[in-house]
This record gives sequence, C-alpha cells and structure tokens, in this order.
Amino acid sequence: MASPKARAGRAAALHRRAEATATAAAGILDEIRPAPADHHRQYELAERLRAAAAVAAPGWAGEPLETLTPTTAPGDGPPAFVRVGVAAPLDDARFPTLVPLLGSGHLSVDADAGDPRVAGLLRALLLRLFAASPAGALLARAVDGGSGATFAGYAALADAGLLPPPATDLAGLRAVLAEAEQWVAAGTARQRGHDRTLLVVVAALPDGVAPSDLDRLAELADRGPRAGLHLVVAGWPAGTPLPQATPLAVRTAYALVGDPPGAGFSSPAAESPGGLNSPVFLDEDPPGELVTGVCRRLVRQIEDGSRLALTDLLPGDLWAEGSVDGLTTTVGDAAGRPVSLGFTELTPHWLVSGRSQAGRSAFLTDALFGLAARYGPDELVLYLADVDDGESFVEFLQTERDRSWVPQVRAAGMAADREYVADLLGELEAELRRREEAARRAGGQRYAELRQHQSLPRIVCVIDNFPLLLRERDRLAADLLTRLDGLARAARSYGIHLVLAGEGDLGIGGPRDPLLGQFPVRVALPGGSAVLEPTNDAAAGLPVGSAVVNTAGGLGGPRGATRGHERMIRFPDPHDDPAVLADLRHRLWSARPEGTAPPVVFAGFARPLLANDPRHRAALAGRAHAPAALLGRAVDVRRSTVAVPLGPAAGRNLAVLGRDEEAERLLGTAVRSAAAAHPGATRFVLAPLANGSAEPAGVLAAELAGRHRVEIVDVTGLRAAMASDEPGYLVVFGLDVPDANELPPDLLRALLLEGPPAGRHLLGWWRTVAPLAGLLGPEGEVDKLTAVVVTDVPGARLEQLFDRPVLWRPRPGRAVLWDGPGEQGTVLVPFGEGSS
Ligand SMILES: Nc1ncnc2c1ncn2[C@@H]1O[C@H](COP(=O)(O)OP(=O)(O)OP(=O)(O)O)[C@@H](O)[C@H]1O
Repeated sequence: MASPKARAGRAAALHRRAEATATAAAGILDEIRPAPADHHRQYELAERLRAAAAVAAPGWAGEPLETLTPTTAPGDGPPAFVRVGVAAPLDDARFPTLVPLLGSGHLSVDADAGDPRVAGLLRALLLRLFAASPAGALLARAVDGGSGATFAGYAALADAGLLPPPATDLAGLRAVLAEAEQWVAAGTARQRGHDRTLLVVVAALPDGVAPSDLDRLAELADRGPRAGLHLVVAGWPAGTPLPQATPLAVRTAYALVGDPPGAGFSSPAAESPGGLNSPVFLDEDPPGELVTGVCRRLVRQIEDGSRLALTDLLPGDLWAEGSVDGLTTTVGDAAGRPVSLGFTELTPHWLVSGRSQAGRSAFLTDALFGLAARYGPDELVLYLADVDDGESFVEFLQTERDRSWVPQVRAAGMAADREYVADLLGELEAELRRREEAARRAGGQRYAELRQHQSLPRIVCVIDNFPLLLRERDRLAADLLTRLDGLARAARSYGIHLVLAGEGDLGIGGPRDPLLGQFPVRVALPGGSAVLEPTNDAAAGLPVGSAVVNTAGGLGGPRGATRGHERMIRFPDPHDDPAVLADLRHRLWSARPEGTAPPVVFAGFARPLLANDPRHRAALAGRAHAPAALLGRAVDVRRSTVAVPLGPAAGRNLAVLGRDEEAERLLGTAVRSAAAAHPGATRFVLAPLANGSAEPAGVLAAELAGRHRVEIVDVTGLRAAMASDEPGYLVVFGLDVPDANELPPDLLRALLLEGPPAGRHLLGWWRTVAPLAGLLGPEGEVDKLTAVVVTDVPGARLEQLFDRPVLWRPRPGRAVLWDGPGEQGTVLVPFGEGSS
C-alpha cells in the first residue's frame, strides 16, 4: 500500500485535475446559453459537448454502459464527473449529461427509487462510480426506505466491506448519518483528510423521517466534500435545496438538471431559472451481468489487496526472544488478529499437510523466518530436509549470487535420500543423549534448569515431503518410523522439536497410530484434512494462502462453535516480495556471531568433485595423515568424505563391484586420491584386463606418471607384480575376465591378506559377484580381505559375499561401501568427473 504522503499527493493531484476539468467544462457549458436560434449552432455545440464529456468523464464515468465490460479498466482515482443521462436539446443533437460529484459535491433527486427511472439511474450511477474508482478507493452506504431491494444486485460488495446491506428504516438511516458524521469529523480533524471517499446513497427516505434527520443530511452535505463525503439523495423534498448538490428533477418524459454548486449551466446574464436548458433522458438500469462482473472484480481485488505480507509476521527487533520456555512465532492472521504457534513441551511437534501447490513451502518459510527473526542462533538451531527432488529452502541458504545465509540453519538437505534422513535422526538422537546425560550429571535437572549454565538452543528439525520416505515399506522405512517415535517421545523434554510435512496423512498409520499422538499441532492446508480428525471438516474447501491450525491433535468440535484449539488463518506468500525476504536474510546474516559456519548443504541431485573435496585438497597440499582411497561424499548431514584407509593392515584393499561406468570411475578416483596422499613417489601397476579399459588406464597412467612410477601390464605382468615384494598399488580393471583365471586365487588371497602390511595394496574392479566371493576363505569374512564398494549390484546378489541379508537398491548416482566387520553400509554419492 502507498504511504499516506503518497496518497495525499495523489488526492491533491486528482483534485487539481478535477478543478481544471470543471473550469474547462464550465467554460464550454456557458456557451450553451442563451439558446442559439439556429440548429446548426445547436449541432455544433452538442458535438463540442460530446468531445468535452469524453475528456471530463472517460470510460466508466461517462461512456454509454452498453459499450463497457467488466474488464474495462478503472481510472486512477474516483471520477470527478459522472454521467446521469443524455441531454437532447434536439432529437438528433445529443450529448452526455455530466454532473460533478466525487471530490466536489452531491446530487439530489426530487423523486425516490419508487420511480423505476430513479431506481435505474441510481443503479447506473453506483455502477459507474464503483467501476471507475480503483478497488477500495470508494466506500458506499445505502439507505433504502422503500423496497429495500434497489441495490440487491450489489450484495457481493458487502463481504468486501464496500457496500454493506442498505439501511431500510429510521434507525438504519440514523446509524448511517452517525457514521457519516464521524467520517466528516475524522476527515476534517486530520489535516490530510481521508484517503478514501465515502458515498451515501439514499434511494428512498424511510417512513417517519423527521425534519431533524433532513437537517443532519443538509449539514453533512454542507461539510462533507472537504472530508471526502458525498451524497446522492433521491426523494429529497422540494423546497430547500440540498447544499452543494446538483438538483435533478424528474418530469413525466424526461428530467431536468439544475446548476451544479458553484457553477452554472447558464450564463450569468441569462434570465432563466438556471440549469441545463435541455431535457435529459436518464441512464437506464445497467445489465445484470455487468453489475455482477464488476462486483466480482472489485471483491477479488480487495481480497488480493488485503493479502498479508511477510513483514506482518515479523517482530520489531531481531532476536529479542529467549527460548527457555519454548518458541513461538506469528504464523498468520485470523480475522485481523495475529495467530501464534510454537514449540513447547506440551506442543512439541507439528504435522503440516497440504496437497501439491497448496502453499506448504510458503507456510513453512513464513514460520521459519518468523522464528529466525525472533530467536538468535544461541536460542534456536534449524535442520531442514526435503525428500522431494528439486531445490528447497534456498531462501535460507547460500547461492551462487548471494553468499549470505540464515545463521540458525546448521544443515539442509534437498532432494534428500532416506539415508540422509536416517543420519539426521541419528544426529538428533546423539544430541538428545548428550542432553539427557548432561541432565543426569546435573542431578536430574530439567531442560530449563540445564540452560541456566550451558548453551542449549532449541532445535527445530523440518522434514518436508515426509511420505516419500515411506514409499517403500521396507526395513529402512520401518526403522525410520520406530526411531522417529522414540525421538519424538523423549526429545520434547529436551528442546528438540520435529515438523513433518507432506501430502495427505503423511503416511503415518491410522488415526490410532501412537506416533501421531506425539504431534499435537496439526496444520491443514488446502487438501490437508487428513491431519485433522476424520470428523473435523474445518479444512474443507480452504483457498490457497489459508490453513487450519489445530493444537489438539486435529480434534474438531461442535459445528460453528468457537474452538479454542483451532483457528483458520491466512498467511502471506513469502515470495510476493523477494526483496523483503532477501533483506531479512541479510539482516540475520549480518547479525550472526563471529565464526558462524554456513549450513552444510546436501543436494541429492548434485555431484561432488574430488578436486573440491577438503580431504583431497589437504592431501594435495601435503597434509594427508595416511594414504586412503577417497570415493565420494556420504549421504549424511555432515557430508563426510567417504574414504577407505590404505594403511599397513591385512585387508586394506578396495574392491569395486559393479557393471556400470560409475564402478570404473570409482576405481579411477580411488587411484587418484591414493596417489595424492603419498608425499613421495610410489609405484602403480595398472592392469587393464577388461575390454575398453586400456584407454582410461592410459589416461590415469599419464596423470600419475609425473610423480610416481607407473607401469601398464597384461595378465602375465600382473601375476609377476603380485608375486613381487615391491610396495605399491596394483590396480586391476576387470578381475572377473576369463584371463584373470591365470591368477591363482591363493595368490590373490595372499596378496589381499599379506600385501597391505608390506605396503602392497590391491585396488580392483569386479563386474560380477562370484569371482570376488570365490576368494573368501572358510570363515567367509570379506572384510578381512578388502573393503567393498558396490554400484549397480542389488542387495540380494550380495548375500553370497557378505553372508547375510543386505539392504541395497541400486540407483543412479549412488554407491554403497562396506568397510569393516558388521558394517551396515555407507551410502555415498561418488565423485563426478571434472576439476571444479
Ligand atoms: N499466502 C499465499 N497466498 C496466495 N498464494 C500463495 C500463498 N502462498 C503460496 N502461494 C502460491 O501458491 C503456489 C504454491 O505455493 P508453494 O510452493 O508454497 O506450495 P507447495 O504446497 O509447497 O507446493 P509443492 O509442494 O507442490 O511444491 C505458489 O504459486 C505460491 O506463489
């Protein structure tokens, strides 16, 4: 909305324009009288008046209604002149009859709306004035002491607050008069006046109207225009004219328009009763669909205009709140009042549900920015995860163009795998254990007491698109639900809070699922009724931008009754004004404590690069602690580098297992990173046994040759290298090819077991499981021989290697590493190719 100063400026400009137009029109009108004798002059005048009318009252204000449609644009302010009909000095010399009204005076009509022509005129007038004014700039009050139905077609405007149902009796009239008097008092007292115009339309005075009521109307007419109040009074008694009004008298076949206030249609010299010297045919009833269309447009524009903005949810000062007793923020507005929602021990966790495009991200963004603006990083830590593909939470994170971030965010996962969420729960479980332990050590202190002597910010963890985690109802999904249940139960007392968001019932069992009981706060966006009790239909038919916020587990209540635990709110679209969002992020970022690290971001769709990996860079800079093969980044909250240490212990080898290019690439990165970790030169024997591997082996050899001794060998050379004692790395592309049969399994097993203590390691690529499994000894423990990284081989086929059920579903861009006894497997994103 514009500032009061801008609005006042605009009003002044409009006023000046209205005055100028009035002067111009008055000049032209003056020329009408005396009535010219010759018709020719009459035609010429009518022509000039038509042209003047087009300038003084364009569009809605003055054009014939049948030429207008609901989409015809309004002007940039209420119109200064409005048309009441057509003057016809001669049958075929006509011009629009305009009267000054808004911004200058009033209109009185000597007959009331009982006369259908007057009713039609009033409806046309109201339509013109509303349609010509920008939505919300004109408010109207109606009095209809006759049928009460004159303005029935405009009923839709009531909801938008533009035209309440008309007053039909004396009490109603007096209430309207009182409101108008108040308007005038307030408008005159405040120097700048109102930024809106109030129009009082009397279609018919009610029975019993007293002279004092008419006096009040006359008084309002006298003082109103300065305060933006204008009157149209039909049925104004003949005799005393209404001050500052253009009088209109209805005759049998036509109407007569008197002189407007402060100006005359007739020249001062003329000896006539004044007024326009021509019969006027009043505008007729506007078509119903035109009225409906315009009303609909206005209501829509008012609704859009009353949209909330993110700033409405934000506090005055940043980080002014403490979170010892809980977190709370404004999430929206219910009937003009802010609605707060938060996290306490009693309302620890939220479920947020809505169909796609229901504004779920908008709601979460509002709530999270509301919290981040109220609680500093010592009071609040955020973990954000979205399981769906695509970029999420970007408003909180560093981007290429904008390096600022929201300092409360510790980690964020977008397009996150289930393993990411599992690790996230692990982080929270670990933090919970730390807090429980601290409480025990402090003699059983509660969270609030613990916080008196240590920094323990509240933690809010958001998981969006939660149902996608449970799409496959396998062990991993079951495990996630069990852990979530345990966490939700225990964490509430230690300031750790969960928000699960998604579509439908979020996949969390039926209404009696005990996990649901841990989430007393339910937010139902459009299509999100499933998080409310089945009998609670409060969220049925919600529009986008609104939500039902329930703090009693979705419990309903008697229809129509006020429910203390439930509110229907509206919330802003935080992206309505990206500048506000960016500014807020910058303010939060600038206020961050020194040394705050940016959030660790996992993006499931992105590829890490070896060249950018911190551990690899350290190795290149000569700071490697021990040789290791680096494979990629774990699908975890910390984005750990996944490494296979290649120290002097039995089994410190790497087997890459898979048919795809990913497997071949993994072998390459393992070799490159191991080479980088050697401060001095070492030996690499490359054996490209598999078809097509000669080229990548050649590239690798050329790359390593600068610093290391590199040989490329065939199977015979490889066998010799295996038998030699010389330390170094044997790199084999395709240990499953028929040629490899020439390598005795005993020799290979001996190398795997005894090579590493003597500084000889095998980095081998197998495309099928059997040859690798064939190397296992009677005890069958693969980890004694080698670490294994797998790409496109499904878990079921790995059982012969690991001798136990294996949970692994191959998917693009992912691999899994088993390194060590009883390993569950670490899922990782292998390094991609490229240098930066
Ligand atoms: N308060 C609001 N008022 C009006 N429109 C809104 C409001 N909030 C969001 N929208 C609009 O609704 C659309 C969907 O919003 P949003 O992206 O938040 O939905 P979503 O439920 O997260 O969608 P999805 O899950 O499908 O990505 C957007 O076009 C957004 O501009």
